Amino acid sequence: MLLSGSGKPQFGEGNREVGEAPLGRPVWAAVGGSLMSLCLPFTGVATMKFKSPPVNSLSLEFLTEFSISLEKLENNRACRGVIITSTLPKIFSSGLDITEMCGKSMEHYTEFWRAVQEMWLRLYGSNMVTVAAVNGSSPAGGCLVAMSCDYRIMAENPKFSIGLNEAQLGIVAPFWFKDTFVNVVGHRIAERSLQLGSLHPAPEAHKLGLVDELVPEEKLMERAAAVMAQWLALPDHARQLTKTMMRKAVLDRLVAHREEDIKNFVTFVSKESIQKSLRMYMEMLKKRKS
Ligand SMILES: CC/C=C\C/C=C\CCCC/C=C/C(=O)SCCNC(=O)CCNC(=O)[C@H](O)C(C)(C)COP(=O)(O)OP(=O)(O)OC[C@H]1O[C@@H](n2cnc3c(N)ncnc32)[C@H](O)[C@@H]1OP(=O)(O)O
Repeated sequence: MLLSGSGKPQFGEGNREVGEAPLGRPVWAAVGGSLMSLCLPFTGVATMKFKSPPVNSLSLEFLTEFSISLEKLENNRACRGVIITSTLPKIFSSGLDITEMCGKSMEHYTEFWRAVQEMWLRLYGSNMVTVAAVNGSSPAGGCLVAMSCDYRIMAENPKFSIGLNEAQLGIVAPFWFKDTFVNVVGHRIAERSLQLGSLHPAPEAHKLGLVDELVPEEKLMERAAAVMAQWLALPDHARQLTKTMMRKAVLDRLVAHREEDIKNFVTFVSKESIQKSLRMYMEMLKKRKS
C-alpha cells in the first residue's frame, strides 16, 4: 500500500526516518509498507494508495499494514484527512483475500477476522475526513472500505462495479458490514442488494446512493482533493463530534460483540459446506480467466 501526506512528519519510509528539513520546515513524509503507499504533504491531507497486485485483496498482512497506517495518520496532529485510492488499473480492492479463509487453522481465522474488525473500527471511527477515490471495481470487503469513508467518488466507467456480493459466494455479510451499508443507502436498498449479493455498475451505484458522485477517471484525484477541501473548511471539532454522533451506535455494537463475532466467523468459515463454496468460487474465478 502507498501512503503519502504532509505536516509534522512522524513516519519512516522503509528504514529511513523522515524528519525536519534543514530550515526546520516539515518535509513531505512518505510511509510505506510494501502493500500501500502513504504520503502526507503540506496540505495536511494524506493520500493512501493500495498497491497489492494483482487485485488489492485484503490479506492479513494488508489489513495489518492498513490499520497501522491509519493509526499513524490518526496520531499525527497535522493530518486532517486522507484520500484512499488504488495504484492498480481497474481495481480499487477485490475485498477480503479468500485464500485467508480457505483451508487454514482456527487460530488463523481468528487472527484474520480480528484484523478485519480492527481495520473497520479504525476507518469507520476515524476522526479524519476520509474520501474514497474508487478508481476500479470494489466488491465485498473493498466496498466496505469505500463505505466506511465519509465520501465516495467513483470513476464513471460502467465496467467498474461495487457492492456487497457475499451471498453470491455462499457466505453472509456480517452485521457490521450490513449496518455500514444501511447507513449509506438505507434499509430497503441494502436489504435487496444484500439478499441478491448485487454488484452494481458505477452508474447504478450512483443512482442508489452507494457512491456520492461519478467523475471521469482522469479527474478522480482532482475532485477528491476538492471535496476534501470543502469538508476541511469546517472546524474539526464540530465535524468530528457530528461524525461520532452518526456512527457511534454501529461502532459500539461491534465493540460490544467483538469476541462473539469472531467466534461466529470461525465457526461459520470452518464448516465444510462453506469451505466448499469458497473453493468453488476461487475455481470459478480462475476458470473465468482462462
Ligand atoms: C452468520 C455469519 C457470521 C459470520 C460471517 C462469516 C463469514 C463471512 C464473512 C466474510 C465477508 C467477506 C467479504 C469479502 O470480501 S469476500 C471476497 C469477495 N470478493 C470477490 O468476490 C471478488 C472476486 N474477484 C473478482 O471478481 C475479480 O477478481 C475482480 C476483482 C473483479 C478482478 O478481475 P480481474 O482483473 O479479471 O482479475 P482476476 O479475476 O483474473 O483475478 C486475478 C487473481 O486474483 C485472484 N483473486 C481475485 N479476487 C480475489 C480475492 N478476493 N481473494 C483472493 N484472490 C483473489 C484471482 O483468483 C486471480 O488469481 P490467479 O491465481 O488466477 O491469477
